[in-house]
Amino acid sequence: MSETPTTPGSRSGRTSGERLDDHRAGGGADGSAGFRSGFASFVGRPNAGKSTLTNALVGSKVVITSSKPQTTRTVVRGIVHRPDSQLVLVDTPGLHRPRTLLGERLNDLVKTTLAEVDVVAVCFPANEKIGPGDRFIVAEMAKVRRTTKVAIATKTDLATPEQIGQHLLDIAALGAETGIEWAEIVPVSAQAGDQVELLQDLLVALLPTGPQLYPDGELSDAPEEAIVAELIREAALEGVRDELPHSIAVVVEEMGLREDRPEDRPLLDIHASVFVERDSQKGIMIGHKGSRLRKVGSDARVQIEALLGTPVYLDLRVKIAKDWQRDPRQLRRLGF
Ligand SMILES: Nc1nc2c(ncn2[C@@H]2O[C@H](COP(=O)(O)OP(=O)(O)OP(=O)(O)O)[C@@H](O)[C@H]2O)c(=O)[nH]1
Repeated sequence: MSETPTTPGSRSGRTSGERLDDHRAGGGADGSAGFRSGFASFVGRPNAGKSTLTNALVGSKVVITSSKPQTTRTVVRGIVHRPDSQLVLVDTPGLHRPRTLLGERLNDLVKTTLAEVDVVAVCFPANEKIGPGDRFIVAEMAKVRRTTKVAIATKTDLATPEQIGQHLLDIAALGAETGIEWAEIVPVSAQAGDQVELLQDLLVALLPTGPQLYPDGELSDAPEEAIVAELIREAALEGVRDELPHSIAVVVEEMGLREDRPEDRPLLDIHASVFVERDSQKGIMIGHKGSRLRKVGSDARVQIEALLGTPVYLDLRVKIAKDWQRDPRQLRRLGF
């Protein structure tokens, strides 16, 4: 919204090219010694529970979650504020073997992020065995030497105590195999809220001493447009199958308070484009007589209104960006 500009640089004094730790100059938020601050990033195979865990730690819905794998594309930070510390969570896209140009860019982004954060935590869902996808990620992590590494067994509510025990042993063995020394191995359930607070304590303890990096109460430094686009994409993903989830990209074209409205009855106009790659996908997205698009619009609107606290008029257009995942020019246009 126009009256609350949100650019990462303006909030923290940091521009995207700088190292994340350049602004650490010792001392606490209020000059007190012992205050800790820093950045942590969750990695893990698609659907490992990274976004859900970020939300549970921050205590608010700041990144989208979805049952479709690989739906996280933008780096959105959630910020945990505590009297003794500030933990900034950098939510990365799932690290995976690149198959398209988009995949390669995402992996580059992930690797750069890993080298810049203080702690990288890899999520292994407790209800699934460790597999080749996990091994690939851990091998990539092992190359990033400086960063402290933590292992998290996620979704423990879906596993028996015996399974969890074996899972923790497997994680320890994988560390030994790859030469990674886990600073912690922590079982959690973000859904049930089990051990989330403990995880917060453990992550904070691994941060260096440093000043508060963001103002009190700020939960995320993603521009509002980016969060709104993610909420629309989340709604658009509902119920779609096969390769279509990966073909959807959302761009907010315009967002602003409507003029001539009484002060106590504001209305936020949002015009957004939903991009797909092919004509057939456009048909699916729109649905019979526009029914599906209307549902996507009203679902997204409810989420956006809840997030921003303002009534919203949402105008959605479906457009085709042919094979955008493989086209560098289109990728740039769509913000990748
Ligand atoms: N039962 C249970 N389900 C969970 C838990 N954490 C996440 N889930 C579910 O697992 C699915 C994937 O969770 P996400 O948080 O979106 O996973 P992600 O790792 O961010 O996924 P990508 O964006 O694909 O990388 C969703 O359906 C979540 O509701 C948990 O602690 N318990």
